[in-house]
Amino acid sequence: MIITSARVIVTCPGRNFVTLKIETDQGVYGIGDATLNGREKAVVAYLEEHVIPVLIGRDARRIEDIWQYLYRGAYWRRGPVTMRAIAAVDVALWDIKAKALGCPLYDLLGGKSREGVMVYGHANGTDIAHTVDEVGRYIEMGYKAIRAQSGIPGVDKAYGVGRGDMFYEPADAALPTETIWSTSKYLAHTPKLFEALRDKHGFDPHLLHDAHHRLTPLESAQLGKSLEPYRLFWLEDLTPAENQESFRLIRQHTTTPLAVGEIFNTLWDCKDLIQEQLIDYIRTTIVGAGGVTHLRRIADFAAVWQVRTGCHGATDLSPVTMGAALHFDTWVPNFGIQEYMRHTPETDAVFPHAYSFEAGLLFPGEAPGHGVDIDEALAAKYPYDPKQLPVARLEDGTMWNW
Ligand SMILES: O=C(O)C(=O)C[C@H](O)[C@H](O)CO
Ligand SMILES: [Mg+2]
Repeated sequence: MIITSARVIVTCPGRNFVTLKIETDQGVYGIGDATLNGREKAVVAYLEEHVIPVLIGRDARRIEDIWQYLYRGAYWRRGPVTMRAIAAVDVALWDIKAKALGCPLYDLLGGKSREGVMVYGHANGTDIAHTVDEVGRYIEMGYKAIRAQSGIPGVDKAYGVGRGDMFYEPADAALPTETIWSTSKYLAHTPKLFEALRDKHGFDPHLLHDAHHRLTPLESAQLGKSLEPYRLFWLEDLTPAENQESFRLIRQHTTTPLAVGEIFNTLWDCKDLIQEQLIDYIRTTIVGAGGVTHLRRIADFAAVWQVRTGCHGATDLSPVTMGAALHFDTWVPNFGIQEYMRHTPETDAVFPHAYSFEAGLLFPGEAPGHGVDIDEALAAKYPYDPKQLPVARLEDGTMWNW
């Protein structure tokens, strides 16, 4: 089964998505997501200039060899651009293989380990009372797990609090929006949020929270300790994890479960975090970490250390990533949870998909492959719209982590 063409499709049905479509001489095609929020064109160029030319003429069935060729063969390894390009190829090839065999992707991976995939949604409020109401709304929609983020008094444009009820889109302007951050105000506010949430909604719903890399290790430990009474499902991205060792300090001080990894691209970014059992959930996902082929390696490694998966699933990960992730989640033995930020109806129309939501679970569907397609004619109606992620500064003007 020979690859005869590969094309990059850029579309913006409310937000930008980069999709790779690979076609074969047997008429079977596959698609993969290559979206890198705010840096889309870098991946487009990488695919068009350096990847597609070496794909044409290869046997689409040789997924592993093509993965190794693109990873080792580049000499320049890893990084978000390279690994997204590899992910797009890899997912398209798994899609092709499963379609050619007439089976859903999860069957190819080893079959179902569960019937449905527990997901968490995003409840965001301008203040504590609003966030408590929003969490209630998600409970009513059937969610078993909910991420709660709230505006912070005195902090303009706090992370996670967006416009719109269901669709938080942080990449909001052609040049980065400047936001202001205060760790002391955040640390004073956040325990009050979770106290109010448990008072109102009890301990049944799983609650999650994302600190979005804003804290030092010691501040992270303080937050983790202060939230222990509210028994979070996880506390995410407390501190930048370039230095994996920094999680040792956090771990020594708190039993709040820790999640990290949405910006990681390979096993090497989380090897120490996993094997020292410094985290409980690894957040790497299909598009971020080289596709199904590499994510499977990360998950298998994590299983040895009882670390479970918690795939990133914000809206900048296209329905193609969501579809592939759901097949992966349906199979992976050490599954933890899947993030699910709904896409807009325009996005869902451009990417018809087999997955569906019911009672807090997502189901990948039974269509052959990963079950997600692209309507190219519709996609062409939504041209690329340059948007970048915000940046953050401390109150004195110092650049900080957004
Ligand atoms: O979904 C999350 O946990 C995020 O942190 C979302 C990120 O801010 C988003 O994917 C950035 O593009
Ligand atoms: Mg996050």
